[in-house]
Amino acid sequence: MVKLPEEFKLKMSRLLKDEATEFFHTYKEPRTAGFRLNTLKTNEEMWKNLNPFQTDPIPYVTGGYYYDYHVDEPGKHPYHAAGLYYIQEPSAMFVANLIDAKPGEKVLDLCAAPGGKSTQIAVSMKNEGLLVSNEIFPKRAKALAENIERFGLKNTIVTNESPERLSKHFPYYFDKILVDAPCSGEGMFRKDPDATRHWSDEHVRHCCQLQLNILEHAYNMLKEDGIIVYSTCTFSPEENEQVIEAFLDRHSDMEILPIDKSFNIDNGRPEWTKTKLLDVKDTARLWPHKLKGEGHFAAKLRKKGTTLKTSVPEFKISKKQNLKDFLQFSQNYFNQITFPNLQLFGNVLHSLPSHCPELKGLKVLRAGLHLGVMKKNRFEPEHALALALQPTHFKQVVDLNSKEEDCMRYLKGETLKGTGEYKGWVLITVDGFPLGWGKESNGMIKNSYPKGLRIMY
Ligand SMILES: C[S@@+](CC[C@H](N)C(=O)[O-])C[C@H]1O[C@@H](n2cnc3c(N)ncnc32)[C@H](O)[C@@H]1O
Repeated sequence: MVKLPEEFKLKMSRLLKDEATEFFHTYKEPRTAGFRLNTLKTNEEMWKNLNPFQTDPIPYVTGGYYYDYHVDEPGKHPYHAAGLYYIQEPSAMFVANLIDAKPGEKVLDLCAAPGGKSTQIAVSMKNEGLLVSNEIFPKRAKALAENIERFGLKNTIVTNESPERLSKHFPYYFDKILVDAPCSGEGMFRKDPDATRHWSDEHVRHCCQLQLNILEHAYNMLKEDGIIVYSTCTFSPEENEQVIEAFLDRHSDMEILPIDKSFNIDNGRPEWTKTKLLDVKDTARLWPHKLKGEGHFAAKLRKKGTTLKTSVPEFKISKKQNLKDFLQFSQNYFNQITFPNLQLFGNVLHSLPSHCPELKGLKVLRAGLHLGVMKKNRFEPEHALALALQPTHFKQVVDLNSKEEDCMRYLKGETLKGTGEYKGWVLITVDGFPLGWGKESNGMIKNSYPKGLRIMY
């Protein structure tokens, strides 16, 4: 059982009163684990036939499944490498749906790494419109970019910026913003017992200052009628109801929108605010003793009105670009697929999202889809392109069976036996889902699976 900090126990007992026993009992039980399907690549019907794991549906998330981490390791299955699902704490899956992102909208995920909620948002946008997925720490931003790539996303720009710098670039720009804020992580104690060592009352106080500051920058990037969803994976009222209370106090043009609460999802607690603010009952609390999940807080806010309009210009695609080698590659290998808004950054070719904003001055890790690199007299496809394709889009496809050894050999970076029919680039798929690239010559397929992703065991 997790050893909880004494001060935390006292505080939660005081807050939860009669409910406290049930709440503390959850720490004697194993944590919950889940994954969420990538419906850009598969769907629940198809998954019924594919599912190699023992799972139960998560009632409050369409396409979400509980799995038993004592029995299965979905993170090591080839379907994970093919981007068929994202492993995510179940109650965290509730939040991104509140954004209700639609194709064509401009959405910002301000604290996005490692990408659980960004991948969920982009899927609900059906890869159309613009998602800016931002992370302040470079290493975490890199992991975020890898997950975005694995999911086959085309409409997502990954940036590595502070909220402050981002807000200077994007005034009044976004329709919807998710602030999944850094927090004291009280809902992570079962998953990561080490987190209990970093917990203190002082840390909670520090977090709420940080959260308000981040929300302030989010406010500056939100346009009229825009929506902010604020969430944490912690229980402390200071970081949840009280942050919302302080934020509304600063911004009379913001209002709380009600969140639908089925499946034992609770109201926020007005009695835990400083002014007993009744409206916070419309925020949501997911408690580990009331549903199967580690716990979350979420609030949905709307900007009632502002006359201020954005001044962010659209990106201007260069007219003079030498794309000859890419066009030759397309002709040789693609079946009926074209990519819009082609733009070279250095020698890397991107397909930018539609209505892409000007990006000058921002640290950008990915701008839409990385198609590949222009080498001397040839085009070399990027891993990201393979994951964004469907097998029918490519002329030379080698399908591996997830249950056979060749599949693991490919993921380990080994050379495979060739088909004898193909020459040059082949799209390697697992049970029909793209995994990466290979290159066939002389009866062998040279492995182009990225070195950093290869399986080591
Ligand atoms: C709760 S996590 C985000 C999880 C992510 N939304 C997901 O679903 O995978 C909070 C993120 O905020 C980032 N962060 C930490 N300090 C920050 C700051 N001062 N401003 C913005 N983001 C910060 C952390 O690095 C972390 O990636």
